[in-house]
Amino acid sequence: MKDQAGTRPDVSAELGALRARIDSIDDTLLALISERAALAQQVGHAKQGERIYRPEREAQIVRRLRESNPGPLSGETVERLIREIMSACRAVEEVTRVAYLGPAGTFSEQAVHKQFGHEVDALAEADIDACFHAVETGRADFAVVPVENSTDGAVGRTLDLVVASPLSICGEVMLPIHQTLMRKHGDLDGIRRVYGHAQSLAQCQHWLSRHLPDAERVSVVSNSEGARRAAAEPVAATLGSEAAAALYGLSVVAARVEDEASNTTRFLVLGAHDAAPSGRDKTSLVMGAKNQPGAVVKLLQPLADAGVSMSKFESRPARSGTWEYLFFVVCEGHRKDARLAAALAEIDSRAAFLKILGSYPAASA
Ligand SMILES: O=C(O)C(=O)C[C@]1(C(=O)O)C=C[C@@H](O)C=C1
Repeated sequence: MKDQAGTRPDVSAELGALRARIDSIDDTLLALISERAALAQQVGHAKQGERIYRPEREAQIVRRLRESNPGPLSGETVERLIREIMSACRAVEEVTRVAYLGPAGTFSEQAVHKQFGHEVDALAEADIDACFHAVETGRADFAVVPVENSTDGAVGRTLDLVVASPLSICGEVMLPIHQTLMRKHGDLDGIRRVYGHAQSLAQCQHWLSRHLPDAERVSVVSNSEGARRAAAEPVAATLGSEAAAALYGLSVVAARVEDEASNTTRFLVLGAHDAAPSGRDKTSLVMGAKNQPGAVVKLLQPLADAGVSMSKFESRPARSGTWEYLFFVVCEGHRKDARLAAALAEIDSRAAFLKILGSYPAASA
């Protein structure tokens, strides 16, 4: 015999018992989360006007819980949950305002929520320059901007701005990027135009050549702008995040159309200060070499001598118009670590120009 919901009585008794235990756990969870929020509020008062957002403390909490995670939830899920709880606790202290490359529905917006959770004022800006400007003028507390993609390389505008800006890097966010092809109605048939941000188009070029060889590719300022246009043009489709499909009333034609399955974008979090040491940090710097043979090697030698690993080395024109270059380096460690501090002092004495862009917690793998 089955009950009204079509469940056998013994199954429904077992379900009822399990759900009663889940209810009781939810009560305990809510009581504990409320207690945690009240403690965060006290921490906020104890800080007496000091900065509320502490990226190093949040990174330590995330790492500790990922390490002690008993399962069955994945490490990523545990991180997402605890970051959301910290977001809510932080908001009882003060709501954090975060500028990002808008409009809504961009991967940058996803990066904001991955780092800061959803209890933030996420401010959509027109371009990367405006994100920097928002923090520099005090309209936002932080900016989240893309700096490099694993398929398509560096975001030059971010690198240029970070050299001149008084802001410091206080965090990094690694976001797996899955591109979705979407349009108003229909499948691949009849698509004559594909919109997308230049980076998105570049990340999907082989897929597009294979599946839509005759469609025109049109680069737009953001994937959300592409979604807005595709919503109005029956023969057009756009690349972008799956979130944009729901936001702009489009249907998904094909998911995960990026050429590299591990396609990831690294974002920087910029604020008025960098972060205190968290135990597993990175330091970003930019330097200019004197125009002499072997100058770049001499600049990097102190890092090698100190046994400091470098995770990134990127050169970029110094924009002086004279074939001079700036070298961007990301190395392991915090600028306050004795070994790295000594190496940086040595580089400073050798370089034509050195700027430490900030030390910050390394993102989880
Ligand atoms: O420990 C602090 O300084 C807090 O404000 C608490 C807390 C948290 O929820 O754990 C919240 C915000 C900070 O960014 C770091 C941690």
